[in-house]
Amino acid sequence: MAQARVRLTPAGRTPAATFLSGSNPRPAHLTFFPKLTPTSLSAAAAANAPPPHIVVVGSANADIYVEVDRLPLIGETVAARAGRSLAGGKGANQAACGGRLALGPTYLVARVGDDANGRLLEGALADAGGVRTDRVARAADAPSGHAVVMLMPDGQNSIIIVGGANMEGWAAGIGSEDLELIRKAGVLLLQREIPDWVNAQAAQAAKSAGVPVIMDAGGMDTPLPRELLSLVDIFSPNETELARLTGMPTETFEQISMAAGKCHKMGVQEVLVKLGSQGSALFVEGEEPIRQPIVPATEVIDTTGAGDTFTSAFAVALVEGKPKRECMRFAAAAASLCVRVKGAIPSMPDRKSVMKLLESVGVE
Ligand SMILES: Nc1ncnc2c1ncn2[C@@H]1O[C@H](COP(=O)(O)OP(=O)(O)OP(=O)(O)O)[C@@H](O)[C@H]1O
Ligand SMILES: [K+]
Repeated sequence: MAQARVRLTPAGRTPAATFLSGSNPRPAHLTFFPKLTPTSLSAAAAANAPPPHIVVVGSANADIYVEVDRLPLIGETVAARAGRSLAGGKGANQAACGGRLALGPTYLVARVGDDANGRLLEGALADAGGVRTDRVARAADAPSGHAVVMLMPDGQNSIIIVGGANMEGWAAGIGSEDLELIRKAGVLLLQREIPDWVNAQAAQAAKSAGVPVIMDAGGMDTPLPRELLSLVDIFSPNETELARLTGMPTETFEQISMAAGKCHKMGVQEVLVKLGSQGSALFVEGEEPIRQPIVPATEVIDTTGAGDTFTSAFAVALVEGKPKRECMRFAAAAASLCVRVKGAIPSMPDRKSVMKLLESVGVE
């Protein structure tokens, strides 16, 4: 599950507790593809074909937010000032974002329970638009993953997580139809809110078919098995996750570079580090790092979901064959729009808004 975390800023330590919890109409000029100079009919047809689909294998979680003045003591009952349930989980978030931004379909392969939270999740994903939810299966014997998030007036939160179907719903693993879907995908997106062995099964299928694998490091903070990491093409932690996984400090850019170098040695060639308001950086083994500053937001309302938006938007651009630098710009613009709106899935932008923002800041 997503973890509350403390993030470093150049100004010093700033606690930043975060929790995670149809079609894309687009004018022709907003497409990513270069103008065609048709050399052959088949080349033109190939270039005009929509990019291949995206597959997200991961979690879907019902996040139950309660606003309380303070936490209850043992044996005590306190009344909440407000409460609501929202769809979340890093898998669902990233699929929702892909659904809004991608030209082709985005599939979510996930497990929910046969319960009210499962129906909440299915409904929210359908409402998000563009996500193929027919691969979200109901687990018979486990509740939907859910979390109780207790929000205090000072902005602090305490969280209790029930892994439920996200952890226990995979029984025999990913089914053969879903594995085939992964093998035919343009990119596979993973996170760490389902068992490592399920992620490994998905990554293995992708690898066997030459499908790039992007893994967001968010979720469980257990050590990442090397066998799994070696199946990943692009590993994407934030600086806190990078520090935890490498056991190295990540307070300065130099330290982050060194820690990314350790990931290279651990078997992953590309490390895409998310640095909050400091932007992001891509470390490709043997190459100069690419740094991407943020696209400044007019007003920062809520950064929840920014990391998922960034990773997913990066994958969307990658599947369209964009160079890495442009993938990072696209991702930064999408994440900039995300931080302007409250919540995770509701804050994820559509393609048109991202392209408009990129145009307005002078980047095609
Ligand atoms: N204040 C901000 N203004 C504009 N863009 C931002 C801001 N904060 C974050 N972003 C963008 O969002 C991206 C991802 O944010 P961040 O590094 O916080 O991810 P994360 O730690 O994985 O997030 P999450 O809180 O979702 O777990 C950044 O690389 C940046 O492009
Ligand atoms: K948000």
